Amino acid sequence: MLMQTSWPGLGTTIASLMFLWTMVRGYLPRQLDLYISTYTHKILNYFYPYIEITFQEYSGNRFSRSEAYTTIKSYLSATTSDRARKLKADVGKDSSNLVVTMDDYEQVTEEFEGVKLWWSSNKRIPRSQTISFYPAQDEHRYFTLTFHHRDRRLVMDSYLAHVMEEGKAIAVRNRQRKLYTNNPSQNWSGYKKNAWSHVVFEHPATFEKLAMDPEKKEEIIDDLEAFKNGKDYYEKIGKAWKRGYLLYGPPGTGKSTMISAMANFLDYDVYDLELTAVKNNTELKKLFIETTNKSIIVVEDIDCSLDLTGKRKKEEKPKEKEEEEEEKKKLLSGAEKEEHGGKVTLSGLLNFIDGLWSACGGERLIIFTTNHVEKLDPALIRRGRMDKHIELSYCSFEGFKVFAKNYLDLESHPLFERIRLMMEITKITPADVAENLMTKSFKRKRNVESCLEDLIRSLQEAKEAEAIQLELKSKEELESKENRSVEITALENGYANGEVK
Ligand SMILES: Nc1ncnc2c1ncn2[C@@H]1O[C@H](COP(=O)(O)OP(=O)(O)OP(=O)(O)O)[C@@H](O)[C@H]1O
Ligand SMILES: [Mg+2]
Repeated sequence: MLMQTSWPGLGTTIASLMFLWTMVRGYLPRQLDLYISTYTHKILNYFYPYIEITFQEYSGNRFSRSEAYTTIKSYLSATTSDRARKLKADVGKDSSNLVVTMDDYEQVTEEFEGVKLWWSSNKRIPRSQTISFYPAQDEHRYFTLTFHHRDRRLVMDSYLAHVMEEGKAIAVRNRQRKLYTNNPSQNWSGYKKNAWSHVVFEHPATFEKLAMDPEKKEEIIDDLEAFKNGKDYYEKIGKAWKRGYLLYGPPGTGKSTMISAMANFLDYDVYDLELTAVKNNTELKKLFIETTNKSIIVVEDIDCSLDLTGKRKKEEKPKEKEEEEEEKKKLLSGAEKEEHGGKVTLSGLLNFIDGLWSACGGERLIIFTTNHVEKLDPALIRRGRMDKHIELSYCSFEGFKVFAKNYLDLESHPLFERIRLMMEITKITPADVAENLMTKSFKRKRNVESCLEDLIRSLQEAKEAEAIQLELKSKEELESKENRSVEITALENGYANGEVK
C-alpha cells in the first residue's frame, strides 16, 4: 500500500529533479556534463520508470522552426495558462486579446484520459566566450514531455495526435497576421537567423472597396478561392502548392492595395521581399526557406529591384580595371567569392520561384508588381511561373461607382452621366479619383456636388494635358517627317547633279 502511494510521488520528485538538472546542466562545463549524464542515466534507469520526449525549436540542420514546437507552444498556451506560475504574455489576434504562454524553466502537470503527464519548457545556452549586452541569439529552446512508461502506447497513439490537432486549432484562433520584411544579412547571425522582421498586419483593404471592373474582380476572387481550397488538386496533378501573380499597370492604379486585399481575403501573412537588400542567390534561398505557409511573398517594382531584363548586363569598364578585378577575385576564398561576385541573378530568382527549393512548404502566393511589364524578361513571367497576369489600369466608370459608394455613399447622381462620358475619353488613375473624393469630403466636409464637380475639373485638366501631349507628339512626328523629306530632296538633287553616285 505504502509502495503504491509513494511511487508516483517519487516519480514526480524525480521528474522535478530531472527538470532542475536540465536547468543546472546548462551552466556546467561540457566534459563534466557528459560524465555526469552518462552515470546518472545508468543509475536512474534502474528505478526511474519515466520516459521523456523532447521537442526542439530548431532541430538538426533544419533552417526553419520546427512545426511540432510551435504547435505544442500554442497547445500549452491554452491548456496550461491557468496552472503554470511563470508566464509570458503577448498580444494575439487583432491586438485585442493577450496570449499567455509558459515561461522558460516552467513545468506543468496535465491529465489525459486519467493519465498524468508533465510538460516543461527549457532552454540551453551554449557556453560562449564573448560577453554581450544583448540577449543570447543562440539559445536553444525545447519542450520536454515526461510520462510513465506504462502509458507509452496511449501517449504515442492518441495523446500526441490530440496535442497536435488542438495546438493547430488554437494557433489558427490566436493567429495575428504579420507583415514581414527582410533584414540586411549582417543581422542574420546566430542560430535563429533573424532573416525577417515583422509588424502586425492590419490593412483595411478589401475586394469590395477595390475600384475595378466587377467581372475582373470576380475572376480574381474565384482564382484565389480555388487556390486556397486546392490542396488536394495540387497533390493530384503533382505540383507544388503555390501560385504566381504578376500585377502590372501605371503608378496609383491599386497594385499594392490589391495585395493587401488578397492577404485579407485569404487570411495570409505578407512577406515584402526587398531584393536590393539581398546579397546573392544563397541569401535569397535562405529567405525563402524561412517563410511560413499561408503567406504571400511580394516583390514590388521588380523591374527597378534588379537588372532582370535578360542576361546580366556587364558594366562598361576599362580593360585594365577588369583584369585587376579578375586577379582580385582569384585570390578570394569560396565564401568570400560569393559575397563579392554574387548578386541576385535572374536564374536565382527563377529558382526561388519554381526550383526544387520552392516546393518546401506550401500554400504560398508569389506576387511581382511592375509599372513596365514590357521591360521584364519573358522567362520571368511565362505561364507556370507567373500563372496569372493582372493588368490594373486607369479608372473606369465602374471603378468610379465603387469609389462614389464607398467615399460618398452615393449610388447615382445626375452628374454621373457626364463623368461616364469624360472617363471614356480621359485617363485618370484610381488614386487621383480617390484623392479628389476623399480630401474634399473628409477634410472640408463639402457636399457631394462639389466633390463630383472637382472630379470633373480634374478630368478636364487631364484631358487638356493629354491633348497637349498629343499635339507635341504629332508636332515631333511632323518635324521628323519634314526632316526626312529635306534629306530625300537633297539626295535626289545630288543624284541629278552627279555629286552622289
Ligand atoms: N483600384 C483601386 N481601388 C481603390 N483604391 C485605389 C485603387 N487604386 C489606387 N487606390 C488608392 O490610391 C492609393 C495608391 O494606390 P496603390 O499604392 O495601391 O497604387 P500602386 O499601383 O501600388 O502604385 P505604384 O505603382 O506607385 O506602387 C491607395 O492608397 C488607394 O487608396
Ligand atoms: Mg505600389
